[in-house]
Amino acid sequence: MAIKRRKVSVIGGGFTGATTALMVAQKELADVVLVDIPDQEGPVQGKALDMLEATPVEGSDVNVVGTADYSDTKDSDVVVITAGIARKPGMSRDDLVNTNAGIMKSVTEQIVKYSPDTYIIVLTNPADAMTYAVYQASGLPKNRVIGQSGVLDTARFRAFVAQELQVSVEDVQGFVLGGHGDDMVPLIRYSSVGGVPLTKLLSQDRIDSIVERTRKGGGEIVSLLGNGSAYYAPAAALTQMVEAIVKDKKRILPTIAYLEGEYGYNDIYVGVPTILGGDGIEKVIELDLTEDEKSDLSTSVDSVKSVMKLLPQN
Ligand SMILES: NC(=O)C1=CN([C@@H]2O[C@H](COP(=O)(O)OP(=O)(O)OC[C@H]3O[C@@H](n4cnc5c(N)ncnc54)[C@H](O)[C@@H]3O)[C@@H](O)[C@H]2O)C=CC1
Ligand SMILES: O=C([O-])CC(=O)C(=O)O
Repeated sequence: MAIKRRKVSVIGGGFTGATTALMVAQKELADVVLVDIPDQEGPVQGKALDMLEATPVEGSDVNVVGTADYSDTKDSDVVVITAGIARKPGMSRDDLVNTNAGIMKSVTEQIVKYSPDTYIIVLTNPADAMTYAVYQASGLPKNRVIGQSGVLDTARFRAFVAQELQVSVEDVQGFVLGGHGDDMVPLIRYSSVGGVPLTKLLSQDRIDSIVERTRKGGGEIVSLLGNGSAYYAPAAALTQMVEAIVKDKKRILPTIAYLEGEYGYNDIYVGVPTILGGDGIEKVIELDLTEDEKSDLSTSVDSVKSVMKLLPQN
């Protein structure tokens, strides 16, 4: 049988979805199907055609289509969910839970109808609870349903540290644990620059201020944009996760993973370090935490649990 190109579907053709589709196509990772509601079929077809017309310039041999018909997503290797509403200034991510939980259920049913063995990456906020909702609605095993928060949160942290130290972003490593909210837990003990512990390079005051800016990083962009939330960095994060799966890279990345006893938690999706490869979340990595770190993680998990209580079936 001839070898076929990979297929990635992106549900939601708004800011994050369209940007992700473009990045996946530009990196020649897969053919891309961009899906939106029937009301948005024209615009999403237009965006996809525009991206397709960029492929000769990029030298990228992939197809890009826009559609409102889920049968076009048939046999997707990976599906990225960005469908739903985004917050506006003055709102928290958790304010989106009711509307977006309904959207997760309906889009997930359509996704698994046409791609019963796919890997799903969830971006829609509140991301931890929405990943749980997709897991429940999909019936897929836990390794095939993955949420995005940590790659973005860590990228913000790395960008701020690199700017502060005037060094390459590539050399800054970090880890963010916990829910995708203002009480996320950047792990300073596991953060380093070119192998040198961060605490040797920056004062506690500067580290504290970078941690605070990282925690509120989503809100900083929401205030500046005025009518929506971040999309370039979120799309870059999603694209890195798609790449880890379709190329079986076995990257160690923080993702929103289903926990069954790891870190002392059960039946919850929350951000932890994982190995992400050709079989989705292949392993949750358990780090040793200090009492303070455990307590910060517990606060963050409590926030996720309080949002999960608002999901229709809980
Ligand atoms: N987890 C994370 O790190 C991040 C999460 N987000 C979240 O991602 C979501 C999307 O954000 P944006 O793309 O900026 O919003 P957007 O408003 O630009 O796009 C959302 C798109 O979803 C579509 N949509 C709505 N219901 C749908 C359905 N049933 N089926 C298919 N498409 C549907 C809309 O028509 C719209 O085109 C928001 O919930 C936002 O909070 C955004 C950035 C980072
Ligand atoms: O802040 C938001 O609403 C969007 C998001 O999750 C982020 O940019 O981290």
